Amino acid sequence: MNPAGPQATESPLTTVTVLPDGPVEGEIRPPGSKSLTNRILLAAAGAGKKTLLTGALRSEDTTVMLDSLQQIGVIVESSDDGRTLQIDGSGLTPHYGAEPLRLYIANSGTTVRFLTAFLSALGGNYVLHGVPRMHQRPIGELLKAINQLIDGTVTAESPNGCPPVHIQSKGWKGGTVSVSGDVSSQYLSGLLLAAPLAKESVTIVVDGELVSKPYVAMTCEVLKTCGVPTVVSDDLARFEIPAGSHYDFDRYSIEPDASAASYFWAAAALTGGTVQVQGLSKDALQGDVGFVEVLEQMGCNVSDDGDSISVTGGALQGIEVDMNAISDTVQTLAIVALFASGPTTVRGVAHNRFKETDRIADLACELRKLGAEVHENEDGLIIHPLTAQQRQNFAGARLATYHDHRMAMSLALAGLKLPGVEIENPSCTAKTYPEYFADLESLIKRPHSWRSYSVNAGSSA
Ligand SMILES: O=C(O)C1=C[C@@H](OP(=O)(O)O)[C@@H](O)[C@H](O)C1
Ligand SMILES: C=C(OP(=O)(O)O)C(=O)O
Repeated sequence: MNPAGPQATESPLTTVTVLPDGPVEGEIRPPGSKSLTNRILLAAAGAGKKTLLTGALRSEDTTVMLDSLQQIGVIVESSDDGRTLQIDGSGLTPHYGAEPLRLYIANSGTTVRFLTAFLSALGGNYVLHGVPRMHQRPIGELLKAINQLIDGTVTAESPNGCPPVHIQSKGWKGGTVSVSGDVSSQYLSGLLLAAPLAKESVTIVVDGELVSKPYVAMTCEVLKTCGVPTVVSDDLARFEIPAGSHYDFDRYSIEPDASAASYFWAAAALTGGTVQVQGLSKDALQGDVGFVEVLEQMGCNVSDDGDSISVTGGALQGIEVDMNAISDTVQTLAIVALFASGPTTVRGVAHNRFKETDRIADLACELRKLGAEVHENEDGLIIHPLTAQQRQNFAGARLATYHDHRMAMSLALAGLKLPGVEIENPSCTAKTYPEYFADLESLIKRPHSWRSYSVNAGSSA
């Protein structure tokens, strides 16, 4: 163990081109779940003692969470690969300085929403700020909810109701609060994760529709496993965290990231190969394992042996699918849809417009650069597959990634089918998966293959 953990490695790549190379075959274990890592880090900070986390994700999104916690007294020791962390929450200390403590949260939605709730419940003065896109991502409804519970105030710096966020708090009193969940489930998860720090019991009622439900179920499971008794209604509309609750656990083993796994399953689907993703089953805490059911509906073969899920590609047909619960996999599906027979309609993902980028409009724009006919709806897209002639005449395309890791990871898969798909700024995968291209290459590179990716160091991304 060492206190610093792994050093961030600067990728020299400005573009990457994945080249067609026949069926993708092999086994892979993606890094730890971003969603679980950031939840467990908060729980460990709140536990007030030493806890051991294994299988953690070390990436930009978890580093900004870790760095923030360290600035309020949490001590972190890391294995060299960053995947085993010892977290000592005994030094957790609210910051009550004359000047607020400024915490940088990059473009991590989980970090800004969970920390805003957690720090306001802990007490102190803070400013949470990030990259320009983070300052366009909504948080106003969470602030409104926190202001019903807090002894103090939380405010957005600008009238758009987005970060930077200012917190001035003497902690949460507790009580009953309503929160809207139609833009992001992270508001509700943030309130739930912070509730054990409140002086009195906290009751949370969801106002209207709730998107991304499996993430809320995940939060409830984390609370339970980490010692916090929570009463949850079956429809995930009402939650009660009793007074006197506190985090209490010794160790936690984090599942591999299921959203990251979607790219490897899609690689098998696209190429007619078989990819086994280790460490996940359909019983995983992450709803995104449900992506394999979407692939199954399209014609793939899926098998779950309890500790791994394998996908084998077959003849792909287009489908109609509501992806509200698994919205981080829409971009992955979009690439598969280009090579199916018949159009694919994705519905229920209006919330995808508020993520790292507008994942409906910007996705449609990049798919069109590949030649696809795409119809954009308010809450999704209709994607028409490429015709045989379009594929034959394809002369290459350079695709933008909008600083969105999932844009880079998914669009690159088109290169498995079409020669000359260039991906700009591939190092944006560092948000959740710094080693993505190396891992993808390990699956597609076979002894007699030609290059699986090329580096154009001189181009401007
Ligand atoms: O709670 C979480 O860990 C997450 C919830 C989802 O966000 P929304 O609830 O905003 O859809 C998801 O897109 C994000 O990557 C992680
Ligand atoms: C939407 C995502 O992240 P976040 O909201 O946590 O920034 C994501 O990882 O796809």
